[in-house]
Amino acid sequence: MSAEIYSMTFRRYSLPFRQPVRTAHGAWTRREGVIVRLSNERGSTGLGEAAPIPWFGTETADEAAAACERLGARVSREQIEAIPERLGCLKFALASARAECAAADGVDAGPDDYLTVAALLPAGRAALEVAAQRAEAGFRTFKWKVGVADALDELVLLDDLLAALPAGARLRLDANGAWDRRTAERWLGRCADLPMVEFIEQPVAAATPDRETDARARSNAMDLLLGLAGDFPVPLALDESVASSRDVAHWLDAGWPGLFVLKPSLLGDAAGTLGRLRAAGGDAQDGGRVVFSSALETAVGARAALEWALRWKAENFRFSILDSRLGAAAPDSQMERQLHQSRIENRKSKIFRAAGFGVWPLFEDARFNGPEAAPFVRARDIRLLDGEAAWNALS
Ligand SMILES: O=C(O)CCC(=O)c1ccccc1C(=O)O
Ligand SMILES: [Mg+2]
Repeated sequence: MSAEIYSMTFRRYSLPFRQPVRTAHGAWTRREGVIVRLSNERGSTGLGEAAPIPWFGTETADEAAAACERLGARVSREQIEAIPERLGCLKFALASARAECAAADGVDAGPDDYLTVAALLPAGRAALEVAAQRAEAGFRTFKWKVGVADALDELVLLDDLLAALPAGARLRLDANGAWDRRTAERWLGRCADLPMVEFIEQPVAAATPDRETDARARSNAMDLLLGLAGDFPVPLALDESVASSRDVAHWLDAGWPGLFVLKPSLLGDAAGTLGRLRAAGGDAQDGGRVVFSSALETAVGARAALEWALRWKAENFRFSILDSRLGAAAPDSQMERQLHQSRIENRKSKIFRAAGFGVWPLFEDARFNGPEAAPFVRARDIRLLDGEAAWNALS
C-alpha cells in the first residue's frame, strides 16, 4: 500500500453576509473561514472548507489557518487523521478535500437523490413576511430564531407566525441556548399543544462559558436539558450541545431522548459520529432523530456537508423507492405479505427531517453561495456547485 501524500494549499477568507444573521448571540456580519486544497500523486484535486462557529466552542478561523501553516505544503493521510478534535472544523475540511480527490479518481460517486430543505426565517417580526414568501415558493418546513427579543413579545409573534403558515407546515424554533429554565418552561408549555411545532432547538445553553466551572456547568446544563425533555411533550433538539463528535457520543451515552442537529462542518469525525448515531438507533428505529444543518458555509463546505446528509438518507431511508409503489399490487404469498407489512411500518416510522440548508444566497459575492434556498435540493445540483470558482475568487 503506497502512502497517501497530498500537496496542500489553503486560503483564509472573510466574507460579508448580504444581511447580518441575528441570533441570541447577537448580529453576525461576516463569515470567517479557511478553504483548503489538496492534490494527490495522480494529479486529482479536492477542496474542503473549515467554517468554524467559535461561539459553539469550535476553533477560530485563525486557529484553523495557523494549523494549516504548521502542517505545511505536504500532508499525509495519517497526519489528517491525527488532527485533534479541538480542530474539528479543519479536520472536516481536509477529510472533505480527500473525499473530493477520491471522487475525482472515480471512486464513490455517492447516491443520486434529493433532500427536503427547511427555510431559515429571520428573528423577530421580519419572520412573518419571509415565511409568506417562502411558503409561496413551496417550503413546508421553517425555522425561526427566538431568544433574540423579549420572550413575551416573541410568544405573541409565535401565534401570528403559526397563523401565517400554510396547512401542513412545520415550524422549528431555535433559541440558541438563550433561555433560562423559567423561560424555557414557559415556551415548552405553550408549545405542548401546538402540533405544528416540530421541535425546539437548544432551548437552554450547552454550558455557561465560565472556564473555572466548566465540568460542573456542563453537567448542570445536561441535567436541565434532560429534565426539560422528560417534562414536556414537544421534542427538543440539541445543537450547540453537540458541536463536536465527542459531544454526540456523550449525549448518546446519557440516553438523550430527543433530536440531534448535526452541522457536518463542525464534525471532525462525521463518519464515526453518524455511525454511532445509527448504532444507537439514531434513525433506524424511530426515524428522524437526526437533523442536518448548515454552518453558513460557502459552496465548498456546502457541497461536503450536503453529501453527508445524502449519504445518511440513502443509508437509513432505503425503502423509499419501494414505498412509492406500495399502494399498487396486493401481494399474495405469506412472505410477500410480511415484507409488504414491514415496509409499510417502515414508511410510517421514518421521516427524513428537512435539512437546515435553506440559507443561501448568504454572501454578497455570489461566487461563494451554496445552492439557492428551495424546498428541495437534488444531489446532481449539489455536485455541480463550483468550488473552484470560490477558490479562485480568493486568489
Ligand atoms: O439549521 C438551519 O436551518 C440553518 C442554520 C442555522 O440555523 C445556524 C447556522 C449557523 C450557526 C448556527 C445555526 C443554528 O442552528 O443555531
Ligand atoms: Mg441551532
